[in-house]
Amino acid sequence: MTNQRIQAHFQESADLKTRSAALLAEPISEAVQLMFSALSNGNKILACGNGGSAADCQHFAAELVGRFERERLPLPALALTTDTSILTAVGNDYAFNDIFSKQVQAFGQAGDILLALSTSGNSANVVAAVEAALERDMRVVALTGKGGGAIARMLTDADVHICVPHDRTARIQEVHLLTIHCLCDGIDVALFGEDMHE
Ligand SMILES: O=C(CO)[C@@H](O)[C@H](O)[C@H](O)[C@H](O)COP(=O)(O)O
Ligand SMILES: [Zn+2]
Repeated sequence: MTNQRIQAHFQESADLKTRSAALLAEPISEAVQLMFSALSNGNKILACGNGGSAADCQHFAAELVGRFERERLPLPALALTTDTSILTAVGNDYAFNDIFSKQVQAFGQAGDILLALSTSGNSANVVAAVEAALERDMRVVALTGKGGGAIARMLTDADVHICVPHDRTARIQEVHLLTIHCLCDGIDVALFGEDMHE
């Protein structure tokens, strides 16, 4: 692999991040408000996604339950991607499409938030989780790309859609991770103010 090819990856990622900053600042800020207000009301955040997005869910939950950059109380966020007994039982006995929606039905309550990650917006198990969340009067924060797919068409005005303007899965995921860090920082700022990292 040439250095030129590697540099092209960095360049494309950097360019997309710059372009996304302008487009996504507003929906990211709305997502922070939605999440902070849910957490302040004693509600929680459930997160789901496949592959790299599953890792992102766990990354997000770790930073809420543990910490991001500032010392604070643990916040209730749960990745629906980690319990292999639930995932295999539901996948085996029902369908792979149900692995997240069953958990939303089990753990989700009105006022909770579903953080739904799908670069295509079309993964059937994430789509089913969004449907289950909306049925339970939860709000959805969707991180997508490629126009948002089926998920984009399901969201209401009460939900937040953060759609990365790109068609390449890896690039979209790179912006999703940055977005997750913005969400964590936004929640810290809502708790403590903007003293650090202004
Ligand atoms: O990380 C990557 C590709 O960068 C893969 O593991 C990727 O997440 C998987 O193919 C997912 O199944 C893609 O699903 P989605 O983003 O379209 O919902
Ligand atoms: Zn990946």
